[in-house]
Amino acid sequence: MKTDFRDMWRQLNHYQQEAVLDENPACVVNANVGSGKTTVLIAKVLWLHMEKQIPFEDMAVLTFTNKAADEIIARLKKSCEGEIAPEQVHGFGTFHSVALRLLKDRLSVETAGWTKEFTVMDPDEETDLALELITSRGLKVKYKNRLKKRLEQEYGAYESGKAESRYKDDLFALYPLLLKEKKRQNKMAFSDLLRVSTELLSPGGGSADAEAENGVWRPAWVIVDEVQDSDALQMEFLAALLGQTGKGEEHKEHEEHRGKLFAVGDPNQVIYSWRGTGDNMFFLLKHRFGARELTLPVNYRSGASILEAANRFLQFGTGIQGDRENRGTITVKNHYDPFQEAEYLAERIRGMHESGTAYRDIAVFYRLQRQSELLAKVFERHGIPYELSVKETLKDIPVLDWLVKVLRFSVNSMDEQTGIAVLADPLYGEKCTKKKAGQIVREDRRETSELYRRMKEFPCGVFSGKEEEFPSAQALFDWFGLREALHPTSAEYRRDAQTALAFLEEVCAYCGQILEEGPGKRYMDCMREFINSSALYGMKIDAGEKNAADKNAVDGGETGEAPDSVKLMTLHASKGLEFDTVFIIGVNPGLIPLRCTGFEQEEEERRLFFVGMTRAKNELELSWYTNPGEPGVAGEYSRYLKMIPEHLISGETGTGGSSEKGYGLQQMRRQIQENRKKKEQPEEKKVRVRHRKYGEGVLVSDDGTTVEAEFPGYGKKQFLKAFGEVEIK
Ligand SMILES: Nc1ncnc2c1ncn2[C@@H]1O[C@H](COP(=O)(O)OP(=O)(O)OP(=O)(O)O)[C@@H](O)[C@H]1O
Repeated sequence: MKTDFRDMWRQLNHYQQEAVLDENPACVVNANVGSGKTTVLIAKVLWLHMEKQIPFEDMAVLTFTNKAADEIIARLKKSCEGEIAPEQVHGFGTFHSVALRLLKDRLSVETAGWTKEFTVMDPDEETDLALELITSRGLKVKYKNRLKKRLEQEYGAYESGKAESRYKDDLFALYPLLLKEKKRQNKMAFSDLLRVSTELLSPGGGSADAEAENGVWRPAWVIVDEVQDSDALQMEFLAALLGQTGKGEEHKEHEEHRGKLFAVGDPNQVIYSWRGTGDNMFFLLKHRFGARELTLPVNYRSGASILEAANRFLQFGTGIQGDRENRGTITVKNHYDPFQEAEYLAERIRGMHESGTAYRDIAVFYRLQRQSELLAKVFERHGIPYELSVKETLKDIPVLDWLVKVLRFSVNSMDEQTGIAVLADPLYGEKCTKKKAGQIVREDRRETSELYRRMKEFPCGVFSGKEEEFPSAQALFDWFGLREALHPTSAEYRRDAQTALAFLEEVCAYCGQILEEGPGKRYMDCMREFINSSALYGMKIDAGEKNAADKNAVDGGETGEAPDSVKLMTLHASKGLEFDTVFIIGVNPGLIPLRCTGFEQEEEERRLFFVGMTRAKNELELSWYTNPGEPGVAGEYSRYLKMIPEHLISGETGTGGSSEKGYGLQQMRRQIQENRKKKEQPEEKKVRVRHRKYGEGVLVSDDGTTVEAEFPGYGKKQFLKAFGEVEIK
């Protein structure tokens, strides 16, 4: 059943309605956390579409993550009659994905020096290419270990015509060489996607004729989510989409521009400044586009206690107003170490579930991805269904890293750098020296390398006959001679071959879907699209993402709800989400906050904690360890816990049991002392053991025949002593 837009409209408060109805040439909504930014953004798109008859095709809706764009499209599909075809939402996506689509389908990328067949480079690949150029051209560039950052940071100065780089070296000579090389190899780095599309979209960037010829796309509305996270390049892209010329010029001189800008964001949630965002984005945007500023002050998500605590971490604005009657609870807990904490969480979550809370309403946040490993093991052992948000890239799996390069070179044989990397890989394929690989690729020596010939001639020879029918995964596997290339005598062969085949099946399924959605596309275009999008977003690799206990998770099925599992994620990944109950673990100095090198970084850590806290609707539980077991992490509570007024921290959490007490500062101090004592006593007596699979553990008993030991994440295990599986230290 479709959601009636009028119902949605009635639920909006007057601040939200004003934002939806605003038709100024530019408007930025500087909104509080949880005040309905996403709700307003979706209502705005629907209002424009339904009330103002602006087709989706005439809107650019730019988000910070692909997931956010997918969610917006899913919400529109629920609200609109009829199907929404992919071409209709061509302009919906992340800045980079929309730029890529424009370059592929709507802009004459040839005028900038690339062909339509260009591929997207992996972020590290550009640095490797730059390093190769430095060596081959004998350039003197300082701080090569920071080259990636230097290339990003100093580009602005180079482009503005500054004569010398910051360290007075050859960095500025490197930029044009690098650009030339990328054009020669027909590939673009992420930043090129934005830069080149900005250039081609700008009325001043291409000739008026070219613009007319190519029908440059000028959306009637440019709508931006999480605008606080944009950087300078993204701002230029916005200006170009809006048809504004000349950097730094003010809107008044260019009133002829067609597009209107509507952006929502929250400066208190800037958590990516290391990527080039500044917390002054609102001011910059407002000035640049002459934007009207609106606010959304009311938070609808969290209970009053949680908001009052969150207000202590607010850096901009006068405070968050709440709307909920329920105050919510904040609990602070101390655990001896991460293992005990994981055991506690598993039991606690099981208890909550038994009392009627769905697993999907619970989330556990941590500062560093590696903290999830222990949690995952313990949850698995306890049969708690969980979903781990990991941003694994294909690069993390050597055989896929190599195979993607094989495909990348096959769809863009101008990409010498990748061709050489395939042939000179130390694990797979020909394993030639770099020098020999360079000769084969540069001199097109097909007779010397069968793999090179197959990549170069791809896709000719793969098709069984009908051009429109895609080859199977097995046909691709055979065409590239992967049986030999993956080295059947290697210990990893079986696993590698299975992984490669499963990956090729994904490729075939993706290409098949693109063809179905857009008949008329060629096989190579589909494959290139797959390669480019996997470079841009990484690929979701299933292995290890869902646990065996997921069999307990009830699939959302027809309701479209996510499967019923607890979400485990970093604080960064929690942005934009909300849960009934949130656990933030490891609130110890050195983790939350991480060790900071400066004031700005400290401010950002604080904002990150703020983002985490404000995901909770009803219950927020913060915990810290006496014995974190990590170098650089102090066994004491973080100053962030001290910033929360004691009266907001609740006592009994209601689930009973002596360990369920909430903690005021006094109690915390007492608990530290008790935990320290605990640590001092049994630790001295502990006999450490080691097992090949379970790692380090503690001896529980040894009767001469059987050994019992306890391993973090696995619990107690018994072994026959005669087998010598356990090493007693
Ligand atoms: N007018 C309203 N009345 C009642 N609930 C609302 C209203 N507007 C938004 N909400 C609810 O408030 C919660 C937060 O909304 P939303 O996620 O849109 O906020 P946000 O500003 O995007 O959050 P964040 O700052 O975390 O990104 C959601 O559960 C949403 O359904």
